[in-house]
Amino acid sequence: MNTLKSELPGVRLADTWSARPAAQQPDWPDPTALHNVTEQLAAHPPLVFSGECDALKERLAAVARGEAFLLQGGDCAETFDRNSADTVRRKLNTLLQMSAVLTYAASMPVVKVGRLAGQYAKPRSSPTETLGGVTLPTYRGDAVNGFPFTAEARVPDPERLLRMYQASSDTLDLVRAFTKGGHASLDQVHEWNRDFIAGSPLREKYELIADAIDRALHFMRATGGRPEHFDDTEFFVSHEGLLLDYETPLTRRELRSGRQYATSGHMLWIGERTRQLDGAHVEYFSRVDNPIGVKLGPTTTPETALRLIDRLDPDRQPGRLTFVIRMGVDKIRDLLPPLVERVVAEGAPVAWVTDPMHGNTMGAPSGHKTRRFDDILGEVSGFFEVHRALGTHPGGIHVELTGDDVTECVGGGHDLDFPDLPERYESTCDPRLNRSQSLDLAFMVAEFFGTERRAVDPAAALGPVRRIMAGSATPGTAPRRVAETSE
Ligand SMILES: O=C[C@H](O)[C@H](O)COP(=O)(O)O
Ligand SMILES: C=C(OP(=O)(O)O)C(=O)O
Ligand SMILES: [Mn+2]
Repeated sequence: MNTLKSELPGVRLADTWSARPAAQQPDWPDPTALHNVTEQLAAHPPLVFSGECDALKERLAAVARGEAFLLQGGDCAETFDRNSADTVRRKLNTLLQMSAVLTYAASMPVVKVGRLAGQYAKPRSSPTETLGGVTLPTYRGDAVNGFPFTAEARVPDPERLLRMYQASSDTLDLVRAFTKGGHASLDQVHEWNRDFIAGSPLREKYELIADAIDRALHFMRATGGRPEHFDDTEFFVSHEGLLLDYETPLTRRELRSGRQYATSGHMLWIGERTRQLDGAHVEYFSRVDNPIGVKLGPTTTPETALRLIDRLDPDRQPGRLTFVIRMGVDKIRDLLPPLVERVVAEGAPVAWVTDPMHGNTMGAPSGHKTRRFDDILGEVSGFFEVHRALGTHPGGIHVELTGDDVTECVGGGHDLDFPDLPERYESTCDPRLNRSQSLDLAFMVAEFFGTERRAVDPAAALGPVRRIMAGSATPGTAPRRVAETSE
């Protein structure tokens, strides 16, 4: 058993996870270089604080109780050279805009959590990648190796963990400044949404919601409310807790309570490829007090879900555990109900969230990884439908998005098509919704609310976009879905 640095002098923390098998870890070539880096990380200040993590846990407890909705989003993979102030601001603005629409539609608080300030490591389907007859290790995120397809770039370099810390710290500073520093009032955010609507082919449909929000803002002001409330909005950060060589030295004991926290982000989640019950990740997550998520893909059985709950939330603490469901549009309606039924029968207070991205990845004819907007919306629709039918709470959405006008997913109000993908494909891993597709999603998901406790009619929900996008990617020419395999 290794020991960890503690903020309490003389107190050594038990590392019970390093001895267990850890999937998807880099093959660092030089153990001494790695050791030097982890020692430095252990001496760095925490990026987030226990009180903030506890506050998020309380907000997520409200999600689990059906009293709040989670909006979690950001890049699949942040990169060191694309975390400029402008990029981060646009991402935040997009999330704030989505949140304004969803808050109105859900009539409940929206808990805002970025996939940012730490989303630098990627699990991969295959350890190698072959291009033009050359086989190299896969890119595993800027925290591990370089994206360029050269042997040199693909060598894992532990110094990158220090850059990840610095980049996360910089992003977090920006996030704190933007969300606490009078960056945007609710009126302002609503104005941005008005601008988006004005340029959208779906403007007539969206104006109904925007007009209703106008009236709500007037009512709010008339009754003494403060739409400038967004000046000081709560915003949290999250990432996949994949690299244990990064997370372990940033795990600290809270002085007052003696509780242990991952201090690299407010919320961390375990990915679909690293949720082995006996593995190092589940063990690590069981030892920190942060609110945590677990991705659940189509192979998840109800028994596995229950065993994960026993390992990760033995005290059945509301807000502690969020299940992020990523089944795929064709499977969600069949696979989610037995999971929800068993977990509810067990009395476990998990929050249920949909990730409609990772079960819907496919290859475009150009070779780009992409996702259809309709599939993404269709999976969210299925998620709502299942929860409405069971009387449980569809607690939120977890999406890969950016505030930039990239061309990575097809469909949406502007009807991007396969030939558009090369124009501005910037993701180093999975395809993200661009700004307007993200807002399309928010306005369309808004329609799923107000159908309290009855099944959503997915055909009706998809109808408008299907009609407007008629002529886009026809089923007969659908490219194959990228097979998901585990290492
Ligand atoms: O973001 C999730 C995974 O890291 C990603 O989907 C894996 O992609 P791959 O199948 O190309 O390895
Ligand atoms: C790796 C990811 O997803 P999953 O673990 O669900 O495949 C991700 O969220 O980028
Ligand atoms: Mn991804």
